[in-house]
Amino acid sequence: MTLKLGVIGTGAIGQEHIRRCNNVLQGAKVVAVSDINVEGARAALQRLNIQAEVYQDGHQVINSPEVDAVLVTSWDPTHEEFTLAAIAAGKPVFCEKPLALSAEGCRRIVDAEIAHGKRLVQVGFMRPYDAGYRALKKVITDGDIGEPLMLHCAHRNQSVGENYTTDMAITNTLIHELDVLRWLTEDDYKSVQVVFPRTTSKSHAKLKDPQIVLFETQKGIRIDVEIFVNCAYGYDIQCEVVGEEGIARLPEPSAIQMRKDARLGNALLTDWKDRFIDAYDVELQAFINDVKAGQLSGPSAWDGFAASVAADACLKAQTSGAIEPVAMPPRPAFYQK
Ligand SMILES: NC(=O)C1=CN([C@@H]2O[C@H](COP(=O)(O)OP(=O)(O)OC[C@H]3O[C@@H](n4cnc5c(N)ncnc54)[C@H](O)[C@@H]3O)[C@@H](O)[C@H]2O)C=CC1
Ligand SMILES: O=C1[C@@H](O)[C@H](O)[C@@H](O)[C@H](O)[C@H]1O
Repeated sequence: MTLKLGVIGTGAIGQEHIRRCNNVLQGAKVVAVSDINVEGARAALQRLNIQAEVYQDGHQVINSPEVDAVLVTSWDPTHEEFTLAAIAAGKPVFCEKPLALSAEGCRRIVDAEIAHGKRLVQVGFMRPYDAGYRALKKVITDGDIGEPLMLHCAHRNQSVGENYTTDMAITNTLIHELDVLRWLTEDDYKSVQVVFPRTTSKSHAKLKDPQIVLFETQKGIRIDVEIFVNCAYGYDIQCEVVGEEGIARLPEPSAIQMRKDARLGNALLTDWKDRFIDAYDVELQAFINDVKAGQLSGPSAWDGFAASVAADACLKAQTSGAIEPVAMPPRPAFYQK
């Protein structure tokens, strides 16, 4: 049986996910899409050479009898509404990160899913599916470097647009580290502080960039994450784990080593599409397989909530400049691993 998918939002990642679901992955096809820019949606399907119903309203996708499961790839502020609507319709939903813009919004989704009685939500946290992060986690769980003491991370984008604001560095970008570092360390955050170095001249008036976020975890691990979204040189994700007996680093993406014109070097990636292309494939194949098996196993609405609890504390720390506590509620039995 082919799983019939509806996709809400046919922009950059929406088109990537439509392409992979139809042309790369097994067992699913896109039968309906929506976008507030309907003409843009039609043009996107034409470019992808894919036939599907086109709607302006995401709720028409969710409620279409032709749609078995939903992918939410529209802008961040729309995720809560569409995910809640998919739950109300009893349809499995893959919601790109962030699940919602606040912990309160994520909690509404958690409560709705628990009331439904069965997991329906997978959040688009793809880094735990990335081969490099999985290799890094194995080093930690195998005890190869001893207990982790410190993590030094960087989340660097080449550039962002005028609509990208200082708070989005937390809710839209750091949200990946807030999820994957919990998974990597099997720990939760205790407190957070945000400091602002000198702002790059490549930023715009509504964005203080870069930022450095400093965490302490419940086990006492100290984590620093540099968020630099106008780094200019490329798309660069770094994660170094300093243990009691050694250091392990996220591997660099494989690239040809060039010797030319008296220079030696490697090309750097410039886009998330390429850096995590395999992880996106794996996470969405897992979603398709799990929906068909009737049991979701990927990043849950609780994972989305937990990341958002930490994000809320980061937003407070952005304005206070103080060390802010992260009050993580206990995981409900419904979401026990
Ligand atoms: N997991 C990852 O690494 C990535 C996740 N994302 C997430 O995916 C989402 C989309 O990001 P991009 O594709 O980069 O943005 P984009 O701006 O390229 O595309 C978003 C699309 O959503 C549409 N849209 C906005 N409101 C809508 C609504 N109410 N109904 C239907 N469509 C609507 C817009 O018209 C646009 O076509 C964001 O939430 C972002 O956080 C984006 C890039 C990478
Ligand atoms: O999720 C993503 C984008 O939405 C976000 O804007 C980027 O900063 C991240 O690197 C990318 O993975």
